[in-house]
Amino acid sequence: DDLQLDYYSQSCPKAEDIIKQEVTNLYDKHGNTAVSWVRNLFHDCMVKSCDASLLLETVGGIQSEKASQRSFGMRNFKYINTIKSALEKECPPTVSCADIVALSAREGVVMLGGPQIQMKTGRRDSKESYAVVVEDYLPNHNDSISLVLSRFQSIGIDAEGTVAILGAHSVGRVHCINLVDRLYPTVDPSLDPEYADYLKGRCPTPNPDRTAVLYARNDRETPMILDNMYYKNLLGHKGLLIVDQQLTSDPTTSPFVQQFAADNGYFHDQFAKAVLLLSENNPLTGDQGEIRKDCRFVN
Ligand code: HEM
Ligand SMILES: [Ca+2]
Ligand SMILES: [Ca+2]
Repeated sequence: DDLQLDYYSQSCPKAEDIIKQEVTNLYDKHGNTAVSWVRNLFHDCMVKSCDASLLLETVGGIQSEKASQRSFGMRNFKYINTIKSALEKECPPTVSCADIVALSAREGVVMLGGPQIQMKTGRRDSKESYAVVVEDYLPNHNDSISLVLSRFQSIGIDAEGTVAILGAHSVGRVHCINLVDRLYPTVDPSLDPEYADYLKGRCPTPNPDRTAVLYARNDRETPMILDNMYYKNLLGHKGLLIVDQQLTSDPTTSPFVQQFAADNGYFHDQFAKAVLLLSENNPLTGDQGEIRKDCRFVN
């Protein structure tokens, strides 16, 4: 059993339209939901499988991935329920939460001015959350380039794809807690000094309260557009995270940074390819897993 295009064409023909409509409505009310759908795809699919393991709550022996360190800053989970409810109204319980994660990311990318992605469907939902192993799959903000490349390689994304998919950091925000090590006690020499001053203004103390909402936008120029400004920023030494800025200093990745910075269309093509690979990582199909009635809980 494999994923297929328009898997719900018989069982719930309006499913994809409903998801698109709900993502659009949510974007109109809370624009940053689109950003969240993109990050959700990474945090779900990278951890074992695109199986909505990310969405389970801590309850009855389950320890939620959402509560892990790596999920810091993730938001808008409650609006997944809005999308799921609309689908349950039309055809209960048919459309998996894993496919909601995938298709909401696809539509989120479009809302943010990114490329169209031909995503397949037919994923089923896990009965487990993998909180204890999240860190074995998801890199940290200050991990080395070789570790980052090997994590993506393990799901079939090559160096060019890795540089492309990190272009997701062309939208959204980073909390000060993930930045202060590059600002205090001394400024990371790979940061543009004026930009570092701006970031220090956003993050005025070396020890930000983890619960405070101090943050900087990933991309100051076009914070809500999934474009190649990210790469232009990297070339200008305005990468926010260490994993971002490293892409320009490593000889395997820096040629791709140059190419994407020069050609937004080419970036979009490679971004679409890499996101598609991510969305197809090790899905549950056939009689594996289940179709959750509520994305937060196993049935
Ligand atoms: C080496 C890999 C990656 C690392 C270490 C990483 C790390 C991070 C960190 C630390 C943040 C900021 C969290 C916060 O402080 O609120 C962030 C934000 C974000 N990441 Fe990544 N990320 C990686 C790859 C990806 C990929 C592949 C995608 C999607 C395809 C992605 C999408 C996002 C988005 C959209 C945001 C903004 C979230 C928001 O504004 O709510 N990231 N990432
Ligand atoms: Ca998963
Ligand atoms: Ca941007």
